[in-house]
Amino acid sequence: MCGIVGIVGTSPVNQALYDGLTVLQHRGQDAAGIITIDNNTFSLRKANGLVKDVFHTRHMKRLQGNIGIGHVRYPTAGSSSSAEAQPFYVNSPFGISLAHNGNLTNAAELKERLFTKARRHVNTTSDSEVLLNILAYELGRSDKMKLEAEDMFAAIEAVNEQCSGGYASIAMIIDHGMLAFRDPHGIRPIVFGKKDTEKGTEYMFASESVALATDGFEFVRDVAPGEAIYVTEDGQFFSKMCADKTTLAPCIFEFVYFARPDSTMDNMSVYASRVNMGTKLGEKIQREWADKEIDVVIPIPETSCDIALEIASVLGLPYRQGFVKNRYIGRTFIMPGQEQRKKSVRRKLNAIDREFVGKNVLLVDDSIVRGTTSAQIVEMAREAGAKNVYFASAAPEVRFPNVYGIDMPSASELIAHGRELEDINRSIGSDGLVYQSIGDLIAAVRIENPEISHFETSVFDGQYITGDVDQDYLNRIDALRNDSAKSTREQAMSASLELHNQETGEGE
Ligand SMILES: O=P(O)(O)OC[C@H]1O[C@H](OP(=O)(O)OP(=O)(O)O)[C@H](O)[C@@H]1O
Ligand SMILES: NC(=O)CC[C@H](N)C(=O)O
Ligand SMILES: [Mg+2]
Repeated sequence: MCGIVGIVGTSPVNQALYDGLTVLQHRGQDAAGIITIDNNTFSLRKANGLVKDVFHTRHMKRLQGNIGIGHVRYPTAGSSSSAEAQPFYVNSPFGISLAHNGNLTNAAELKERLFTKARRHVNTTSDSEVLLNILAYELGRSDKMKLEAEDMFAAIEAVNEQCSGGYASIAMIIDHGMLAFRDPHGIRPIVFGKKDTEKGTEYMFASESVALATDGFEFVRDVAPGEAIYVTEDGQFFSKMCADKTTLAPCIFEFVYFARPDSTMDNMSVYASRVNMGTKLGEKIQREWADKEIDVVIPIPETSCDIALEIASVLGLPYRQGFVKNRYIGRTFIMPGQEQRKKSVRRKLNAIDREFVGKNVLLVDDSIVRGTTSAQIVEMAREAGAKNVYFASAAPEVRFPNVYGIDMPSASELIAHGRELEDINRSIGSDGLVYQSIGDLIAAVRIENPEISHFETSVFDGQYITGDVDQDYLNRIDALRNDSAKSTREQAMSASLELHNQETGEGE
């Protein structure tokens, strides 16, 4: 679930891109990159690491220009090599760079087609570089020296016809401008805003509205599914629907976990949807656990806090922050390997004994995915002296892999896969476990925008909206990307050489 930003400004955009990326850091902690255009030349800095570590003053000084894009990465395809950090760049036609959030489900076929039909070689295993090359190929079909908005939109129509999966993307074309587009199901989020300045109107695109707010841009709206928006270097704005069939089916996991609570996506406040999840789950606990004595409600920081507070209020129980979060440890779920994730839970959360000693505690999390957090937290609650430890998850059982931009490729790594409630309860070691129902989760988010008829909910129900995901595909992805396959590949890669067009290398 990467984070993307793009600004067409009237003055240098480097600092605003940096600031935008820092508030999208929760979407990707592995790599960061910014590319700007000045005097028809790209300047790129990208590397593995957090935003604050990747960009030093010397990089910022060189990222000159009034137009640029940025990316924070959480890999869902390929490897975590810095060669696959984004934005990517191709030199023809014109020079194009691209930042992508999502995951293509047909990247392998597209890569093959690019080679056989267009003699275009993609040197990494990144699906985003494939997306860029498809776009480049389509833009290159015109022999005009200056493309018009219509040419941009024709290229995106062709991209939408060929690409399958989730993609919210921002591209920049030398001597032209910025092109933002969203897949025809609107699986991944992207919004845009504007700012009026003395020199003209500036535009900003971002994965989440919080980035617009941080940079002082007025929120305009979400990019629609299948829509493309083209803003020329001098600030002319064009938009067009570039797909025949579109359905807005945003990923519901954005609301459960990924997005920041202060963001609004597809006219739904993430914060309000989480409060609603708390109301629904609190009511379910009231119905089903009338016989259980609960003394206190304790969230598992950070994402579940708003949900737990509401559950406490529905149940009329005290809410206590019984776990202290180490603010210097990031999100554990998006860390690359299971070993690191496991170690990080203990480093990240620590119990305050007095909130647990002799009490029946209800621990609340937004979701249980691999069970890394819940199993350890239940153990910590017991070590801290809890009498009974009950557990509530604001999302239903996560039973199926995700192929649209969340790195959950392997069903067997999901604690609820093929298991029923009691079995999961035993396995995380709690004295009682309750999950939100899928109906209640959808209702909780939909309250915020009743016009949405569909959400992308594959991790809960195994229904893949793009229609091209069958068991064979899932088996292939599992073999390629399960934790052990990834770690073997990463070890092999650590000793290999990289070939990429990054301008500055290690130690720069
Ligand atoms: O069952 P698991 O595989 O452990 O995944 C689920 C957990 O991971 C996430 O927390 P994370 O630490 O990533 O971030 P947060 O601080 O935003 O809650 C999520 O909020 C759950 O706590
Ligand atoms: N999380 C994402 O959006 C990932 C984007 C892209 N698939 C990558 O792996 O770099
Ligand atoms: Mg969490």
